Amino acid sequence: MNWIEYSIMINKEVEPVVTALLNELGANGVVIEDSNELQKEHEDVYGEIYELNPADYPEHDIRIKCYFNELVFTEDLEVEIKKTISEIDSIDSQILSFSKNVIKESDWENEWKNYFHPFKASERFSIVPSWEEYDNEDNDLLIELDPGMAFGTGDHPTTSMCLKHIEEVVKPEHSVIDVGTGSGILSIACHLLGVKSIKALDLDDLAIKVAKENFEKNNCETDIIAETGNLLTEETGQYDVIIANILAHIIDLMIADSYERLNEGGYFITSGIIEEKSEEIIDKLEETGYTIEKVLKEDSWVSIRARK
Ligand SMILES: C[S@@+](CC[C@H](N)C(=O)[O-])C[C@H]1O[C@@H](n2cnc3c(N)ncnc32)[C@H](O)[C@@H]1O
Repeated sequence: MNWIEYSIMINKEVEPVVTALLNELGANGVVIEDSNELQKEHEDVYGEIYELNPADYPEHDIRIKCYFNELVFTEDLEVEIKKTISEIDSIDSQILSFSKNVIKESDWENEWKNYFHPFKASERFSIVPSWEEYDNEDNDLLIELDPGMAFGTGDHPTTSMCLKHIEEVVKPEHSVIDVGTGSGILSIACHLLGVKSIKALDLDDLAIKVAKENFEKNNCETDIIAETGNLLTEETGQYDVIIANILAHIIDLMIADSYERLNEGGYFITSGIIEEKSEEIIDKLEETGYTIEKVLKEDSWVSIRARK
């Protein structure tokens, strides 16, 4: 099976909205190529400077590449993507453009390797692609990953903000459910902190397959239950920590269930919320009974830690 790589040139301000829309429209992976990245110095976690290939970045503004299974990417879907994105309020129509490319399944793994290097994602966690050698001088907790077609390499702010909450509050005796696990990165982080009871859920079969492969790489496949599931609708267990890095309107749907499924004093760690929606989510969390413990913001994305 092949993949359609759909590239969209946009102005920087609309990146979170466009990413959210593409996820909603069923993109299986989104890569953000920011022309500003080429101006920065890139250092990996053991101090080596690595070069980015200018050919991988646009000369100006932002290029978003998103990936769809070729069977899903119909003409109607393409029309819908174009229409939805061109109707965004602050989109710059002078910059907006679309292009399409077919990627053979066999080339996919190499595509990722161009983008993915070891890096420190938070105070305690470093992410190491499974094909890279790594010398862990800082004694970080290492998450070994091969993201494949699932979201969650740790370099997206929505994921790294979750890692920051996790390292601050998660304790070995907690029971954790990771809703929308994607690559499994957040469940692996909890395992590295000594958590014994972890359940990882995703709506997408492919994400569960990738998550299971990543659990094996991190030697925790027997300690984490990984299954498909839709939010907390089928859940009957009680948890100390519920994590969900999805999108504001989907998180909204699980606020009441999360409160019910949490033990007293438990944490609801949410992310994937664009700034414009954060007040709405905070209000709803408070109305449900939660106390807002910490709010992190990065690149117009918001991550909220609420406590029961
Ligand atoms: C932004 S990714 C997060 C991946 C990873 N947890 C991270 O933090 O990097 C969101 C994930 O939520 C999953 N998802 C979306 N809607 C869902 C739902 N209703 N129930 C369960 N998972 C869902 C998607 O398939 C995707 O893997």
